[in-house]
Amino acid sequence: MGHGELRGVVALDGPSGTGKSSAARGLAALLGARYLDTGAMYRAAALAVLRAGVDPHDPVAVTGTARRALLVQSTDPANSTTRLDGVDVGAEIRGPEVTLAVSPVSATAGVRELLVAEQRRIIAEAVEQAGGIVVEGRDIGTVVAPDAPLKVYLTADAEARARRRTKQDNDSGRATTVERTLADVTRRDDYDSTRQVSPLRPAADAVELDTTPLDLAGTLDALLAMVEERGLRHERVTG
Ligand SMILES: Nc1ncnc2c1ncn2[C@@H]1O[C@H](COP(=O)(O)OP(=O)(O)O)[C@@H](O)[C@H]1O
Ligand SMILES: Nc1ccn([C@@H]2O[C@H](COP(=O)(O)OP(=O)(O)O)[C@@H](O)[C@H]2O)c(=O)n1
Repeated sequence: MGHGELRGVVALDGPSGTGKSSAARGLAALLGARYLDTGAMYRAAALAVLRAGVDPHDPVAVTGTARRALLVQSTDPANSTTRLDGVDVGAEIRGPEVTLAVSPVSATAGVRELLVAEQRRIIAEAVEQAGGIVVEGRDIGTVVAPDAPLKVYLTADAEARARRRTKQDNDSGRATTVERTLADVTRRDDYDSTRQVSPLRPAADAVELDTTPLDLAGTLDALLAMVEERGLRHERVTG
């Protein structure tokens, strides 16, 4: 038995390493929906800034660079790609240089204005074409899609998040340690939560889900139950 199809938008927000990307991608695949990784878009903008040799803390130069960059984020959960100026940058945007530059770049109001507009366009197109989309990031429930019928705010202990991210990095050939990752995760949490524009925080009507004791399957089960509860799952029409 399948899980039926998603209708509408599911917003998944939360700090780094809580399982947003894995859970959003998995949920979209199970429900025949599209998937949008907004973090990848901010990372690609940060890569454009680094390539242009611009200071990530210079809002005018950063906004100008983001405006000139050609950013294309795909919404296929089985193959979510990020293209910058026509080239796939999926691996490069996960590297340590981009991870360091992405906080100030994503705190730039001009960049957020640009990317939020593009994210809303992608979401509207996906809903029209596929019926539903799972969108993950930091401000989806609060800013990008405040009308989403289901908003979930994922949390997990910082230690658990650092352990997960370290394993993920090491498995992808980026050698690191839990200590170093914990420092990075904590630094970005602070930066993302205290910035002026769209700080990381749960929407008033978001459901909080602590993934510390869960594995990916457990997180997906909890999310599927919420989708079901809200009546967002529709049987596939066949024939
Ligand atoms: N309960 C869980 N839910 C989702 N992912 C988990 C869970 N436990 C461990 N993971 C793993 O944690 C890692 C980081 O998850 P990711 O989806 O990249 O997080 P985020 O997008 O929030 O930074 C992945 O390798 C994922 O498989
Ligand atoms: N909707 C979003 C998504 C990401 N971001 C920023 O982009 C950075 C990278 O996002 P990400 O989702 O790839 O980060 P991880 O949680 O995967 O490490 C975050 O630390 C935020 O600074 C944001 O500001 N708003």
